Amino acid sequence: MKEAVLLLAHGTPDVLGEMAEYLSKVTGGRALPQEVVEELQHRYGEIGLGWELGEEPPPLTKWTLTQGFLLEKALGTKVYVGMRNWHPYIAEVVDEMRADGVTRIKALCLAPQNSRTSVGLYRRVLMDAAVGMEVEFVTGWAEQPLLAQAFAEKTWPVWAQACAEAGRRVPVLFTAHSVPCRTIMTGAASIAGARPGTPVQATPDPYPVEAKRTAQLVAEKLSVVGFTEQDWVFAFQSQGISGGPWIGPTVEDTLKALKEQGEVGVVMQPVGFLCDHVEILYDIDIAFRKTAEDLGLKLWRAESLNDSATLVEALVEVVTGRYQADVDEVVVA
Ligand SMILES: C=CC1=C(C)c2cc3[nH]c(cc4nc(cc5[nH]c(cc1n2)c(C)c5CCC(=O)O)C(CCC(=O)O)=C4C)c(C)c3C=C
Ligand SMILES: [Fe+2]
Ligand SMILES: [Fe+2]
Repeated sequence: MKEAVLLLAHGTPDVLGEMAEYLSKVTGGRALPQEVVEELQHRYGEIGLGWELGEEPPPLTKWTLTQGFLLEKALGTKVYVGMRNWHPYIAEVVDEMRADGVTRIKALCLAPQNSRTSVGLYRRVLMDAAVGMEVEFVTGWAEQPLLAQAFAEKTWPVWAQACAEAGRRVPVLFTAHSVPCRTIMTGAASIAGARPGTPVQATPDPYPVEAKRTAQLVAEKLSVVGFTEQDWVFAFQSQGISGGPWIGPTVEDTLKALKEQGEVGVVMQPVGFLCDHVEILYDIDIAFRKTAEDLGLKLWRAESLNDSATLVEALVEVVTGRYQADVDEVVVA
C-alpha cells in the first residue's frame, strides 16, 4: 500500500475569458445569465494583480499551491493538490497519483467547515475519480486548535491597531461564506451541483454551526489579550449572485446594526477562508469597505492566513491524525 495526502480546493480561472466555463463548473453545469458572468468578470478584474497579464497566478491558485508546498515540506512526503472547479482538476491529480503508485488517499479540503455545498461536492468529485483506490476523507476540522490560533494571530495585530486608531474598543466581525437556505434545511434535496435524484437529506447541514464554532474558538484564543464575548459578532458573507434566499445575518445588515449601536469602526476576520481570493479582495476590501464608509464606519480587515506557519502546523496535525478531525471511514471508491 502506498498512501499520499491530497488537498482539495476550489480553484479559480487564470484569465477573465475563462469565467463562463469556470462558473459552469461551480454550478454543476447550470448556465448563469450573461450579466452574472460579466459582473464576476468585473469583480475579478478589480482584484487583477497582474494575473491577467500572465505575470503571476491568481491569488487563490497561488496560495492554494503554496499551502500544498509548505505542507509537503513539513511532512517530508509528496502532497498533491486538486481543484474542483479549475486546473489542476481533482480527476487529473488522482490520475497522477495512480500513475505514481498511490493506492490510498488521505483527502483534506482547504475548507475547514463541513458543508454539502463545498466539502460534500469535493467528496463526490474525488470518489468518482478515485475508483478502486482507498480513500480516507476528512469531512471537517473547524475546531482544530491551531486553526483558531492561526486566525487569532492575524486578528490580534489589526484589532490592536483599530482600537488604537479609534481610541476605543472596536468590534470584530467574524464571517464565513453564506449558503442557500435550502442546503441547511432538513429535508432539502436540492443542493448546488447535486446529481439529479440526490436523496432527501435527513439532517441539517453542519456548516452554520461549525462556522460559528471556529469564530468562538478564535475569540477564546484572543482572551489572552483581553478580548471578551462583547467584542465580537458573526455574519455570513457573499450571498450568492443568483437564485433563492441565502442564510444570514448578512454583513450589510450587521454593519448597519453596529452603526446604530454607536460603533465607529469594525475589524473583519473571515474565518471560513484560508487565503486571499475574490470574496476577500473584492467583497470585503472593496464592496464592504464602501458599505461601511457610506455608513460612517471605518473597516479594517485581518490579513488572510495564506502562508501562515501556524495554519501549516494545523494541517500537519489533521493529516497525521494527531488531531482527531471528523473523518469518513476508509472506503474503496
Ligand atoms: C460553504 C459554502 C461555500 C464556500 C465555502 C464557498 C467558497 C467559495 N466560493 C467561491 C466562488 C464562487 N462560488 C459561487 C457559488 C456558490 N458558492 C457556494 C457555496 C460556497 N462557496 C454555493 C452554494 C454557490 C451557488 C452555486 C450554484 O449552483 O448556484 C460562485 C458563482 C457565483 C455566485 O453565485 O456567487 C463563485 C464564483 C470561491 C472562490 C470560494 C472560496 C475559495
Ligand atoms: Fe462559492
Ligand atoms: Fe461566493
